[in-house]
Amino acid sequence: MESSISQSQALKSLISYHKPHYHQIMKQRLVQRSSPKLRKTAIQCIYRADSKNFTGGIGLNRTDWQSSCAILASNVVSQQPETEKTSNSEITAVNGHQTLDLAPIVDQNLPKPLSLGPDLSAPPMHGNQLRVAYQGVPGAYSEAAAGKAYPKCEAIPCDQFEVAFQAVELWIADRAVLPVENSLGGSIHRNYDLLLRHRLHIVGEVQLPVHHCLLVLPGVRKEYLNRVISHPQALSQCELTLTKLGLNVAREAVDDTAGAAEFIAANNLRDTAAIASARAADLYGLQILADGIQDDLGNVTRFVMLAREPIIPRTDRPFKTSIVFAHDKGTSVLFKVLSAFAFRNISLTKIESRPHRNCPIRCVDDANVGTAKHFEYMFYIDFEASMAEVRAQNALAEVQEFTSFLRVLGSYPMDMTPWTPRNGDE
Ligand SMILES: O=C(O)C(=O)C[C@]1(C(=O)O)C=C[C@@H](O)C=C1
Repeated sequence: MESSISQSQALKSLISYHKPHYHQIMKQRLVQRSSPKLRKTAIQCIYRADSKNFTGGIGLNRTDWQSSCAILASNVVSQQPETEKTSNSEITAVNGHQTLDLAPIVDQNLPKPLSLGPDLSAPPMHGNQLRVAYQGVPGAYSEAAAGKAYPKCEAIPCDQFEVAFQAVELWIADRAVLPVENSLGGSIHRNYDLLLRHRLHIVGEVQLPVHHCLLVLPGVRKEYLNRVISHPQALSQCELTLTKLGLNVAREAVDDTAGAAEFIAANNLRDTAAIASARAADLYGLQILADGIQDDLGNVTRFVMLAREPIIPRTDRPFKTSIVFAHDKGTSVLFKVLSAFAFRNISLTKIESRPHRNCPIRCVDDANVGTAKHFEYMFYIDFEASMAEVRAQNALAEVQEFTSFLRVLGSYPMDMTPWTPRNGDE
């Protein structure tokens, strides 16, 4: 890959990008994942950055961060010659992180046997605990979704969805959790685009009941407020209730719900309320001014879990399959695709179209010759069948005939847990 920055600059950028408070683990992973020469640079950078509290030294922006990830990703699986290996003690001595364990680096380079573990997907690569990257800070609903999908996981906060994807691609995390749809707000479109841009596989889904609270600093009353801040989805999920509460004040969108709560606490804002979870209130020392402010009591967000490798589809429990396809000619393709499922009695649970004119996709023909193609729209479909079922395989074979581009995003167990209202929700 062509790039104007070197691998050691890439490391510097990555390390300084991560805030020390939430990203200690990520920094350690970067050290572990890089080659011995780069590792030395990483250690020096972490040491310098930690001691300067990340304010000085290495300037960087998102573009640097993106290129850094790409460069380091290409370095991730490279083999290390025996003679070049750096000892644990050297790292611990310079960096001061006693828990740094380099043993998994060696393991990660070896092929792993396929496994049918409890979640039917590949086991964690960093010891026993699965690391799950999510967008937001602790107390975000995405963190709760990670906990629901993988109860004993270590949830890793990331400040952008893009970072959560890259954390998995760089082997810093084992899974990423991504909200894709809400029962009130509808599809989270940007995340569909991300699924297409990255090469991760959907390995599971969870439906999370979302119970919003209005959070303020202790002692603040409704009359003091002139602003409500939250994630745009959360703001839209509570719009009617806020109006009913007489809060006709400014709404401001921020990156995540818990981040809004943290912002109020950190800046001692007595004129601002956040829409976030009760857990966020606990974590950031805020008071719940109103509880259950979502416009509908059955407010549920659907999250998908992403991994580097797909899982083995099965037929002994209900599975869902997600696909994306496009066609460059003709208008009847959607009708034909839908009929391929209808004829086989396969139910669709989702259909979504996204404009895609400006972004070409590389398609390969039978001879593996690739051409860039522009498609007007990409279509996303979820259907209720496993890729292990013959009817699903036949339906997809037919879809492939009608379309110029088809990708299976994943075939994964459906979340069948019935929704139980919280006390007082009825
Ligand atoms: O901000 C959060 O807490 C999130 O986890 C994100 C998110 C979303 O993107 O929809 C998740 C669930 C809720 O629907 C509101 C916000």
